[in-house]
Amino acid sequence: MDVFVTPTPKLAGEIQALSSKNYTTRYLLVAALAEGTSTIYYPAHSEDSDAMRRCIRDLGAIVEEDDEKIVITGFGRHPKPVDRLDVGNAGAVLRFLMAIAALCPDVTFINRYPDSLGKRPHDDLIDSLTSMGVTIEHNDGKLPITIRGGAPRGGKIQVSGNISSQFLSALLFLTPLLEEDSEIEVLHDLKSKVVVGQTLEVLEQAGIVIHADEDYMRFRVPGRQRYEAKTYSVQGDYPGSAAILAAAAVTQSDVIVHRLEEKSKQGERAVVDVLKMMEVPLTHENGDVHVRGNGRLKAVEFDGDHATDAVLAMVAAAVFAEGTSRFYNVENLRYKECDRITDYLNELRRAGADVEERQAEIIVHGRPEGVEGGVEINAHYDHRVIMALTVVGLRAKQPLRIRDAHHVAKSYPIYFDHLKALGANVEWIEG
Ligand SMILES: O=C(O)C1=C[C@@H](OP(=O)(O)O)[C@@H](O)[C@H](O)C1
Ligand SMILES: C=C(OP(=O)(O)O)C(=O)O
Repeated sequence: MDVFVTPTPKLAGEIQALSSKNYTTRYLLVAALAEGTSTIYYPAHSEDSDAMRRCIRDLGAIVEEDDEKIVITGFGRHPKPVDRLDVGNAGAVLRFLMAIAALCPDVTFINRYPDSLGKRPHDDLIDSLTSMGVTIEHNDGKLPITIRGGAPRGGKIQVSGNISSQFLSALLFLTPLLEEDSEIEVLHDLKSKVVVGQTLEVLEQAGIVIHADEDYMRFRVPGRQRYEAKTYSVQGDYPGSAAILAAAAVTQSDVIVHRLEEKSKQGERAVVDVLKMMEVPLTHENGDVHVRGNGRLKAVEFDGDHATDAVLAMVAAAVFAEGTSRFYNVENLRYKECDRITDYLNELRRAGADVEERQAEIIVHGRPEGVEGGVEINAHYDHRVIMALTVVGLRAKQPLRIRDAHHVAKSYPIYFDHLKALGANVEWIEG
């Protein structure tokens, strides 16, 4: 399905932020790793969270749900042996479960998205798990991947943090269950460091003890721990909401997004500060972000690694700012659903934006007068490209047609419903 985005000068109304994808996948996992029955209130419903739900069920968790909660009876440290797992296009789900699959005799992760997740590298996690005594077959570090585990060893473990924090998070979920104590050392730089804070927060809630150095480069993990069955409540999602806030920022707007905790550990909450730096009129109080956009924005410089999943939305806002914006330290955007630097900027240019790429930077020469539009956009299987290009389309001179926009469902299936509720002129059309 494609989406047709017709320029819309005004947005107004209130929406509830959808639930956080990253917390939902983590709570589902720790509930599955516990031996009793856990309850997760307000879980996200998206392709990625569904992928985690499907896989933990395949691995032996009992999953029951109604409109507001999921109740999970876990398998503890004994997942059911399965032959294959289908994680869809979900990177975090794949990486976390590659570690947990080390407790299984023989699991193959299939390759259902050869042009997206199928292109992403997992070598760093493969190396760490191999050093722990796990045998892994893989396609040059990529899917399909077969894990022959059984009894992985703890002890001294090294993992590179250069490409993705998900490799480290994966090891943090696995190592508490091992016989030995572990010491995890992160090699090179640790990208998306803030997301590791979310992993540690959830592990602590699940009763797991981890001793982390302040810079998250070294961890001591006691072995033989048990995940406790608990009740969790999922907070609102900043990465998805970032696109809604960017849409409000580039239009004449009066938009409130509820359920965005000021004290959240999600790095993408920085979108609020970045929009403020861009002089977008907004307030953030009691979990409500209220944007009263006037269409005027100032350029900004920002270290995007603090808010990796909101960078594309911020860049879309910067397309209409006065002056040149720079988003730096964003090289690992190249290893996501698509190359979020080259592929994304190609689509922005096609829409009429003036953008430049460096290996680890996105530079945007703002066009407050608007961009031309009137073209078709390739979604590159990437929900965040779809959301960000929609923001651009709202302020283009001619409509944009976004091909295969249904991939937005990876994280935010109701994105276009939310935009429509705010008055945006967006329509699904057969592709
Ligand atoms: O741990 C997680 O749930 C995630 C970590 C981040 O990835 P990287 O660590 O690869 O940057 C983020 O982009 C992704 O959406 C979710
Ligand atoms: C990169 C993302 O997710 P993942 O790495 O889990 O596929 C994302 O949600 O933007």
